[in-house]
Amino acid sequence: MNDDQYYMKLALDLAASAKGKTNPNPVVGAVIVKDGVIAGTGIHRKAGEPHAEVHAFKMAGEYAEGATLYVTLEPCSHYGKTPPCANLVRESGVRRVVVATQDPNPEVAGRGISIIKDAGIEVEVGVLEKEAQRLNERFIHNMLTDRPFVISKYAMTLDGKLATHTGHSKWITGEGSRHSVHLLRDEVDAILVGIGTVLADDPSLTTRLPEGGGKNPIRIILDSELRVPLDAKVVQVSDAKTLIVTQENAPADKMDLLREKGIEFIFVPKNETGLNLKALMEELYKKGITDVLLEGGSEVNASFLREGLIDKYLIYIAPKLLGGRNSLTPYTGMNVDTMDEAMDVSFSGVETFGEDIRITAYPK
Ligand SMILES: Nc1nc(O)c(N)c(N[C@@H]2O[C@H](COP(=O)(O)O)[C@@H](O)[C@H]2O)n1
Ligand SMILES: [Zn+2]
Repeated sequence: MNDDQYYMKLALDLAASAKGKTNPNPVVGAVIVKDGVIAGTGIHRKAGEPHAEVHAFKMAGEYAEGATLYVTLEPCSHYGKTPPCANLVRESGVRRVVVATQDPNPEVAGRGISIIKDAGIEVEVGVLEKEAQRLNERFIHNMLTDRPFVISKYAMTLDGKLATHTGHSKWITGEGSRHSVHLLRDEVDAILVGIGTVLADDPSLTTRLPEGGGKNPIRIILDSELRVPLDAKVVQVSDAKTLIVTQENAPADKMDLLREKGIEFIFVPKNETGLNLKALMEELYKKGITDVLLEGGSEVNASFLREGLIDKYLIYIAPKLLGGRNSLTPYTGMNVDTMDEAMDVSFSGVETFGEDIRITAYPK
């Protein structure tokens, strides 16, 4: 790793600390280095607040003269909620600017880099570009598609089961559950479930985040026939904004009762496969929702998959074997008819072979 990569990695790590906090803006980190010494650092903390570069220059003061600026996203060139950073960079006295990746925002899109280059400052673009684009995959997707970034998340047992034959699931335990139910949600604007999850009274829909942190994302419920019970927990517990997606002709009196509970509605047309999800995504983006975590089990995931609307998969594999009707439990070859309880195993390693992964596990 050369010096440029070293300082850009630091800027990326700084940027990542604000993941989920800057929506709809990107996460951005900036590091100013003078004579091999870090003179200033900065991150973008929240939309509407100063950009990462502003904080870094404030910290560096006169040490910016003749220094190098490392920034994970092209300095902006437009007046959004804050003035253009490219002008600040131009006047800062820095000798060199290293940018991880260009800003796809049509308001910027290379203009920030041109302003800096036209001032005679040396600019290098593309250091750790892939890492920077992965870090801002949600923002880049928004800029390129005007739609929310959709994350499909599901949990399964080692033998690929999502639930017992009675439909009981909840296989992720411990750290996996904490990450999947709390920490992931802390980074997204909204979670989306089908009405089935609400009817199953899934407690995780009204789970408050662990003490000391995080946000309860907006709860989006697909409910084309407006079957949601008035006494459902998601209606009664208002620790998060709840949006119900249904059809325009849903029963007005029931909607009024739900509105009294703070429920908001989004109306989308229904086609042969169900609610028009593409239309829904466009509506959600107009409401400022920049990413959505699908928490609605296989039904919801399958419907988004069919529409080609999933942008990322997060698959949690629990160290359990479920077996199930006429399935083989891999490690014994035993033919298992049905099983209500999962058998515990312990993972001993995950390796990749080209495109394939291999998990090694042992019965406990
Ligand atoms: N280079 C850079 N550093 C930051 O810290 C940023 N937040 C951005 N964001 C870019 O500017 C747009 C937002 O501008 P305002 O915060 O509204 O002024 C955002 O869409 C990005 O293009 N860039
Ligand atoms: Zn800026």
